[in-house]
Amino acid sequence: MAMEDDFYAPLSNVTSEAQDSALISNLWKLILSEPLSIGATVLLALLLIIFATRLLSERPSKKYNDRDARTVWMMPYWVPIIGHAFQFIYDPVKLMREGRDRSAHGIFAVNLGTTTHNIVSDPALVKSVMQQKESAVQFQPIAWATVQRFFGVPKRSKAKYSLIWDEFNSSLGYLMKEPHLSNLLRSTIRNLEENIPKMISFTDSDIDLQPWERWAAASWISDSETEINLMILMRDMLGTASVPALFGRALLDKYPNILHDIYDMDAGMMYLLMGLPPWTPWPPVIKAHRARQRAWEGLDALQVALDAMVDGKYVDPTWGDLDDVSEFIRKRHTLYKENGFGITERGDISLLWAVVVNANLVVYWQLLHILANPGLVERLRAEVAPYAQVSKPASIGNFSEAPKLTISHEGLSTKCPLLKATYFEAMRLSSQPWSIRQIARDVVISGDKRATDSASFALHKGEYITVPHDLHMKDPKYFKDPEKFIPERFLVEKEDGTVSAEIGTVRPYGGGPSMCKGRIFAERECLSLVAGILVFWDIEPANKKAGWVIPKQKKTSAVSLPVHETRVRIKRRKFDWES
Ligand code: HEM
Repeated sequence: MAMEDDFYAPLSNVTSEAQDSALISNLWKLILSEPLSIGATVLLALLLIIFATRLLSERPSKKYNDRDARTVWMMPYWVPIIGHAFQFIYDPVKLMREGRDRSAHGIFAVNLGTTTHNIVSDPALVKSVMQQKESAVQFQPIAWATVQRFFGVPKRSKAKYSLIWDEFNSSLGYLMKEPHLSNLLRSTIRNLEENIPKMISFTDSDIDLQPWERWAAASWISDSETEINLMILMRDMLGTASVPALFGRALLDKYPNILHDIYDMDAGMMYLLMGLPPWTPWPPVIKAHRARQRAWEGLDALQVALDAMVDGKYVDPTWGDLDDVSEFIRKRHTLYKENGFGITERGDISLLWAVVVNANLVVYWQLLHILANPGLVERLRAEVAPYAQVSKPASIGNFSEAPKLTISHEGLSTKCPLLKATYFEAMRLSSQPWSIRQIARDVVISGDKRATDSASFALHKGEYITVPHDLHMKDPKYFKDPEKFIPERFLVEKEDGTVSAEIGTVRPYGGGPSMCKGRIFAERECLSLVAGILVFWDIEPANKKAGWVIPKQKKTSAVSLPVHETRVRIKRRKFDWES
C-alpha cells in the first residue's frame, strides 16, 4: 500500500497493512497445524493477540473524506481495549514525548481504555482547539466532573450550578478587572512587605517561630543564621499573603492549617478524581479525604459568618468584622446565597485551591533557579533595586524596628524584564498543565496556514482532546537546551532599543475560555515575593559541598512538586546604613 502519510516515519519492521495481515495469518496457521498442549495453545494465542494488536492498532494518518483534512495518527499499542493506559499511568510524560517526537505535525492519538485521546502539542493546532466553540469542544462536563469529584461539591447541586454557570464564571472576572485586581494586589503586597522582613526570627524557641518557619522545619544556627526548607517556606510565605487578601485575615487565624490541608488534598488529586472513597485502605487516600474535609469546614464556617453578617444576625466575634473579605469573595457569596445554595454546596474550596497550589510552587522554582545560576542574584538585585527597597528603620534609644520593605508590583512587572523572564522560565520548566476537552460534534482543527507543511485534522464526536502544554514548553524544536534554565530566551529587544520579557508560545496558564483567571494577580505576587526576598535575605545551600541541586519533578495538576526539599541557610543582608 502506498503510504499516504506524509509525516509519520513508520517503524522499520512495519511494512504495510497487507504484510501485517499475512504475518498474523501465518502465525495462526502455525498454531492450528501442530498438536499442542492447552497451556501452550493459550500462551501462543495470547502472544498472537498481542502481536496482532501491535501491528493492527496503529492507524496511519489518511486523507479524510476527500477534504483537506486528515485523520490523526494513532500510536500503536500492544494490549487490546486497555491500549496505552498502562504506559499512561506508569510514565505519561515518556508516552507523550515519544508521540510528540514521532509525529511531525505535533498531533497524535492514544487509546486509553477504549476512549481516543487526541494529543496536541503544535502551538497553531493548540490555538485552533482553544478557538472552538463550547458546543463543539466542551470543557463544561469536565469542569463539573472535577468540581464534583475532586472538590467534593455534592452531586445534587449540579442543577443549581448549571443555572448560574455563566454568571458564576463571569464573577472570576473580578480577578482580572479594575478596581478589584488592584485592591487584591494592594493587600497582598502589604502582607508581603510586612512578612518578608520577619520571615526568619533567628530564635531557638519553637514557640516564637513564625508559622511558616515551623512548617518549614527551621533550625536555629545562630542569632543571624537559620537553616530551613525552602519549598515549604516559599509556599507558605506566598499563601499567608494572598489568602488573607482574598478571604480575610480571620480565615487563616482561625484555621491556621488550611493551606496545608489544600496541599495535602492536592497531593491526593488522582485518588479523589478516581472517586476512591474515604474508607479505601490506602493512607494517602484517607489523608486526601481528611484534608479536604478540614478545608471545607473552614470555608463553610466563613460562609456561615458571611450569611449572618448580611442578614444582620449575630456573628461569632472570632471572625472580627469581616470587612477585609475581598469584594470578589463577597460577590461569590451573594451568588450562592441569592440562588439558594446551602452552606455545604458552596464550592469556594476550588478557588482557595486555585489561589495557592500553583503560584506558591512557582516562587520556589523561580528562586531556586535564580540562586543556582552564578551571578544572577546580583544582576537581579541591581534590576529590582528601584522597585523593591529596604529603608532604615526608626529607632528610639537602643531599640530599632525591623528595616522597612517597600515593593512596587507594577515596577517589577513592567520595568524588570530579567526578573519577569526568570518567572516565565521557571514556569516553562516546572509547569505541566493539561487542558482536556470532550468533542461533542465532529470538528476540523488547522495548523499554521503560513507553514509549508501545514495540515488540518478531523476529530470525531465522542473522542477527547488533551493538550499537555509542557510537551511544547520542553520541545527542543522550539526551545534550545529545553531542560536548561535560560531566562534570556524570553528577552526581546524592541525597535526603540528597550528590552521586554515576552511569554511567546509558552502556556503555563492553559488556554481557551477556561484559561487561568488569576494570571495577572499571580505574576505580580510572585515577582513581589521573589524580589522582596532577594533584596532582604542572603540564601545559601545548607550543604555547601553539594551546592545547589535542582530536584526532579513530581507531576501535579499544573506546577510540579520537587521530589525532595531544598535545605538552605538564610541570613539577613547587611544594608548600606549598617556598614
Ligand atoms: C503561576 C501561577 C498559576 C498557574 C501556573 C496557573 C495555572 C492555571 C491553569 C493551567 C488553569 C487551567 C486552565 C485550563 O483549563 O486550560 C488555571 C485555572 C484557573 N486559575 Fe490559575 N494558575 C496560577 C495562579 C492562579 C492564581 C493565583 C489564581 C487566583 C488568584 C488562579 C485562579 C484560577 C482560576 C479561577 C482558574 C479557573 C478558570 C476558569 O475555569 O475559567 N490561578 N490556572
